Amino acid sequence: MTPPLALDIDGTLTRPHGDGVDPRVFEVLPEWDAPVVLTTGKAFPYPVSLCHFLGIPERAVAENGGVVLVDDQLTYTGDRERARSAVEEYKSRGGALGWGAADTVNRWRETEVAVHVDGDETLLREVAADHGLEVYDTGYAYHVKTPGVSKGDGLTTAAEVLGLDVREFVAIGDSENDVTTFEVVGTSYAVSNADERAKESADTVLDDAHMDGTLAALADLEGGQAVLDRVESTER
Ligand SMILES: O=C(O)COP(=O)(O)O
Ligand SMILES: [Mg+2]
Repeated sequence: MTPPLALDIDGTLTRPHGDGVDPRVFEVLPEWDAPVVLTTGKAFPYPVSLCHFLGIPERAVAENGGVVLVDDQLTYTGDRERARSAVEEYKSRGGALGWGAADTVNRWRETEVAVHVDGDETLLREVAADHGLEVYDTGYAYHVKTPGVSKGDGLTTAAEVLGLDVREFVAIGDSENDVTTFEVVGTSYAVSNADERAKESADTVLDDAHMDGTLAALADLEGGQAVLDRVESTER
């Protein structure tokens, strides 16, 4: 049986240098013969939009597990107000969010706050700790979030809604926010560009980076090579 997938976005489905989704995502994911859940630190609308434009069911664990949407069932966890007040203090002490006036990174974020990687990490961590919050460093942003909220718990909720055992999932990811996903699934892969925490907790560290690594992992899975062959033959 082709396994269901839990796929991180940034660093895993993207092109190198953080410049957008790899176009092969649009060929392969709509053809996958099992549920695909996007498990991301990005704000809720981003994975929903990606599902929408991929033409696949809207299945997302967003905001590091703060929001889960699967087959029209929506679950929220996390204390957004606490994250907001921590970030207000961070700003009042000279820290910057770093996203510009429109701040599309946080504008629709519902359960946590993200700060640009150029932000003052030391100050942010200090303020977050004072507010009883934790900080994830994904390599793409610092996420100020409620302790205990995790992609792994979010995926467990998603699996329950789908009527699946979370251990049936295969996860692919690249950073510390994927560790909890790797802990709950049956099989996990870190792409070669992954950080040390992700690499340590993955069952397999791939030789290839970004989408090249992800495709290599998919080719390894039952039914995966068949999907990749099918996509390639349609292209010809
Ligand atoms: O939003 C981020 O910082 C990273 O997003 P990701 O979890 O999809 O890699
Ligand atoms: Mg990532």
